[in-house]
Amino acid sequence: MRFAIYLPPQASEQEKVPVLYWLSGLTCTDENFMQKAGAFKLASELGIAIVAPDTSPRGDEVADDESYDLGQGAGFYVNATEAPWNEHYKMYDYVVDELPALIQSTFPVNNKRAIAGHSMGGHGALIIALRNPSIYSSVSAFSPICNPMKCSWGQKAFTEYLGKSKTKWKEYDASELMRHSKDVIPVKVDQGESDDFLVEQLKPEALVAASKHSNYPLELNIHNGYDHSYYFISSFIEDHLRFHSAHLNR
Ligand SMILES: N[C@@H](CCC(=O)N[C@@H](CS)C(=O)NCC(=O)O)C(=O)O
Repeated sequence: MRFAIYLPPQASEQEKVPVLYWLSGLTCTDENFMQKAGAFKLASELGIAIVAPDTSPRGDEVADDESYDLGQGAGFYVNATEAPWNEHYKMYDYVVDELPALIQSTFPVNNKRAIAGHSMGGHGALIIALRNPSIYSSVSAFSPICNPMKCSWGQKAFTEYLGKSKTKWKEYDASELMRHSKDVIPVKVDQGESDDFLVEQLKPEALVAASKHSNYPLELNIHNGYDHSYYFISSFIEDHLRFHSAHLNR
């Protein structure tokens, strides 16, 4: 597995810094966010490290599919149970356990963690934080897939990776998880209104309904004229960094 890390100038053995994990979307690698988001200037001021994993396992020995929304580049942050995917596709465990253990034993970081992501990675960030509210101080997402059980990207991936049983799917659906969540952490979501994937794939209205059902506090901002691209992310990444910084440094 490849990952990218940004370390702010404050980071040293004397001053260990908190970490924001960033999960990218379909077709991305560990590089997209690092090259396009424009996050480092403010991260250096706030003293936050940023770790961006790849979006799936990779390699000639690793199962793949011709389509862009399944296989390599499309791990969906689940632990696959179905062949051939279950041999390598354990992105949930990788992001929650294996990668943070490696980061903490290798770099001058403390154990404070936040998580954010975009699209498929927004889905990943939300489900990981909602399932582990004691580990993450806050979660944010740009244009997340809010209800993967009810959209074609999610249904295709979950059928392949998890099989047909919807019980397993619910463990990886942010709207299902929020509907039944009791332990609350701060959640911030930004969504562009001119995003071509908004209606068919992203469905923020499902997350809003879940938050109302369980009284889960949700900050959702809809932005007129913004699309699904990294131009949208780079326009609002500073808001997300300040949001996480406020909770990481509590
Ligand atoms: N079919 C589209 C969907 C892929 C897509 O929009 N990917 C988003 C995440 S869902 C992305 O971040 N692409 C990479 C980039 O813009 O750097 C494509 O292949 O371009």
